[in-house]
Amino acid sequence: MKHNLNIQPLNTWINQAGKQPLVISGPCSAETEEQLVATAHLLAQTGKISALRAGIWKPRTRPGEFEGIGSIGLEWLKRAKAETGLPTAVEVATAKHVEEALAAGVDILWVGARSTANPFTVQEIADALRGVDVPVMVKNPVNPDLSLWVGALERINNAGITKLAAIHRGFSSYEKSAFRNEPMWDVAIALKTLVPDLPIINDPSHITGARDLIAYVSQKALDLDMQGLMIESHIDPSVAWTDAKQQVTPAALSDIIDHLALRKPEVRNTEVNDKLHELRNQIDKIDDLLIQKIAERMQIVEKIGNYKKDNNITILQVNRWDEILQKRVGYGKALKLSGEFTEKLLELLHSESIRKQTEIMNDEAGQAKEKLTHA
Ligand SMILES: C=C(O[C@@H]1C=C(C(=O)O)C=C[C@H]1O)C(=O)O
Repeated sequence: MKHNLNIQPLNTWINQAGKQPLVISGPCSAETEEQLVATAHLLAQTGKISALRAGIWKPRTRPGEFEGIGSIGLEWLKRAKAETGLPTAVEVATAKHVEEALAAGVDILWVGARSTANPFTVQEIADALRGVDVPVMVKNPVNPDLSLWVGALERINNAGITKLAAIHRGFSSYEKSAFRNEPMWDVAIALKTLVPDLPIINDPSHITGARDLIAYVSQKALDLDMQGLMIESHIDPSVAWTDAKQQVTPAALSDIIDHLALRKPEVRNTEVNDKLHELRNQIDKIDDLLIQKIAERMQIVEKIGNYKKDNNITILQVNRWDEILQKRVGYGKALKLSGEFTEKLLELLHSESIRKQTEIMNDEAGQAKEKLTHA
């Protein structure tokens, strides 16, 4: 299913000339004029950066932390831009931020993850953008809700902003993991599937929260055909006022970029394309067989459901289900399938089997309710 947004291609609003891939970089927070301008110069000297980012209004989870230097930072950004020629980007969270940033000549605005999660805030920002021709990037909401992300993009787009991109910065989770914010790549893939023309920029700094993982996540983002990277950098990350662990020096950033492998969605080589085509034909045949076999399995489930109904036997049979899980996961492992994958696949089959049998067991009212909950 496709979703239509009125969007201009990325290269109409950000100059990527000679720079592969597209990278936006700069400090998490503008701290002092010297820190920002010096970082900007070092970034510009790498010749690998398309825009300079800096947070000047910082939404912080807990009170008492540094909440951004505020409007004075806009003056520093102006100077950094005048001296380096780099376009500038800041986060905006209120109509006032939008007005001030535009008045200061900021080139690109972005909406942060906490703001995207709040439609009132997004609408306020969208209303402040009406009649303005400025590029806007929308970070994913903190929770993995694709509709909320698309909704925010729609609100900005409906205000007339066509220079639009999404930023994938990962999602909050209660459980501790190697990442600061779980990438949940599937959500970004779903967005790309839904709105193929929308550029997606990955933010490995906020996903990882740790500079050592930035290269790995950046490579994965590019391999998922994302259009660019937003990576935080600081002239001296060890003394950064915010997010010190995830910032890199401009030199380290340059090194990360140099080691990224650039792959294209398509190549023009006929031999390569023929081989891909042949392999995809094999996959198509196997997928057809899989669907056929799943349908056959479901027909047997139906028979079991009817038999259970006639003999008053419960639908769920924990021991049988457990036996299936153990055996098939083991079998899968022997065939080099990960246990986690086989388990997920079986769970999907089992829950559909339970649903089907519930349909068979229940009266019409029950069936209608089941249908509603699965609609
Ligand atoms: C099909 C049955 O009902 C349920 C579904 C199962 C399945 O789809 O394999 C297994 C056990 C039961 O929880 C059954 O009892 O065999």
